[in-house]
Amino acid sequence: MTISLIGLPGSGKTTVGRLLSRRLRLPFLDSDTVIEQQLGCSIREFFEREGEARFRDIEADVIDTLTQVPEGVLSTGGGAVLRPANRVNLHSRTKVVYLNSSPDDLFRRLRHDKNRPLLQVADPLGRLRDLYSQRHPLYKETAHFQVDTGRPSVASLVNMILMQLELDGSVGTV
Ligand SMILES: Nc1ncnc2c1ncn2[C@@H]1O[C@H](COP(=O)(O)OP(=O)(O)OP(=O)(O)O)[C@@H](O)[C@H]1O
Ligand SMILES: O=C(O)C1=C[C@@H](O)[C@@H](O)[C@H](O)C1
Ligand SMILES: [Mg+2]
Repeated sequence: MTISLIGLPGSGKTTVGRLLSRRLRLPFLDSDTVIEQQLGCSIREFFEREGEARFRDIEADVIDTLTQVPEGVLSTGGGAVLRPANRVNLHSRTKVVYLNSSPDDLFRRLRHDKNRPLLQVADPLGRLRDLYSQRHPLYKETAHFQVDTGRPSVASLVNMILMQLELDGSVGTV
């Protein structure tokens, strides 16, 4: 069984996913990293040069491939739920966990970050609020369960996710 993590930029998909993969002794897959390897440049550069639609086409191919890996932990890009085909592939082929973070928490975490192209705007907090209202329903629709990332540390979040996965039989006792 592959476990996928979805959520807004900065919700912790990469950080939580890496630790979860270690705990489960499963390979760690990060769709943004795979895309950057394929492109040979950063996602930010590609976005600037070719635009978002071209990026989403490549992302859809990568999600299609990675959701067919039989066992792993897959961290997705924040916008992976935008395409209906990605939502179907993620939900039907993997166990999907939504890392639900409030725009204010994310703003605090990402204020100084220059690598998230969607947040390089005059009002990043407003942008995060818009992204949240647009995407929260899509994340909920795609996920099998959600965890709220407000206060817990990364290690506690991983324990909470492991408990859920054990309860529903997706993984054995870790
Ligand atoms: N639960 C948490 N508590 C505090 N800080 C966290 C938590 N989860 C992640 N972080 C920090 O927030 C930042 C963003 O995390 P991360 O890169 O894992 O997010 P992401 O969801 O993969 O983002 P993206 O969609 O842009 O790839 C990192 O600096 C990370 O250390
Ligand atoms: O939220 C988004 O739309 C994105 C998030 C990142 O993970 C990258 O996949 C890319 O920067 C787009
Ligand atoms: Mg990430």
